[in-house]
Amino acid sequence: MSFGGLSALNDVTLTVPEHHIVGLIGPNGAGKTTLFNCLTGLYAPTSGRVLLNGRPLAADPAEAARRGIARTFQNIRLFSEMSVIDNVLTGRHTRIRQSLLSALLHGPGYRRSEAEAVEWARAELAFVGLDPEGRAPARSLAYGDQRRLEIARALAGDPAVLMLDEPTAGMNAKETAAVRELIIAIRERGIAVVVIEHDTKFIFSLCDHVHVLVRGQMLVEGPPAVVRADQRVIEAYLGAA
Ligand SMILES: Nc1ncnc2c1ncn2[C@@H]1O[C@H](COP(=O)(O)OP(=O)(O)OP(=O)(O)O)[C@@H](O)[C@H]1O
Repeated sequence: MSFGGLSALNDVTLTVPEHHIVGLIGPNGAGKTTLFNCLTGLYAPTSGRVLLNGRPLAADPAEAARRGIARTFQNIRLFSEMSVIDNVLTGRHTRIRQSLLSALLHGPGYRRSEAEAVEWARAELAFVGLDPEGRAPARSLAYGDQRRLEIARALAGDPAVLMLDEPTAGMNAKETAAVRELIIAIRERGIAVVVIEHDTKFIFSLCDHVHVLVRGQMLVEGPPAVVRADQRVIEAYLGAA
């Protein structure tokens, strides 16, 4: 992926096997978020391809969502004035197919699918540890709960792959531990997870596989124990000293 003359990602390959938790680490500006943007259809890579279950994925975030790629952002992006449950419903609606006529008329098919969507949204809120009724506006939630809400919204689209961009940023140790448990529970549902984090302890203790991106290139990848011990990672990522 190039931006004008800047090569933000160069010859990068990332594979996400089913049921895996894949970690992506690297110094500031390494290209981690750019890679997420390419994988979720937000950016069209300058060259190269994104495949999901072997089929190419177009550079279209709506298609990525429909095909089962969900994500959260580094900075919280909620509809802050909307209720908590309505935020989750926006995630669910990527999966609901209704004719415009049925929606306008509020016909029985529409009402049934809306009722199912609400049930699904409540279940996702409970799953991430929030009040399933979710009547309060999103902005009234504490910071850590807003991050959980973003995860609930992403899960509401019933994804095959969930991509989390710094899910524990700004959290204390207790909140971070809770997110760790949540990610493990998400994997147990059969969803593959890709997670960007600066907290290497978090990544090495959680992930099945870790990729280290440095200046737009994949420096090392492998199981946490191998990556952690790699001299190039220690030097490039943590500093030679
Ligand atoms: N839309 C864009 N236009 C121009 N340059 C961009 C754009 N998006 C990212 N870049 C550049 O690409 C490089 C990689 O940025 P990116 O945000 O992906 O890094 P990162 O590893 O996610 O960093 P951080 O850990 O600080 O979030 C940086 O040099 C950045 O300035």
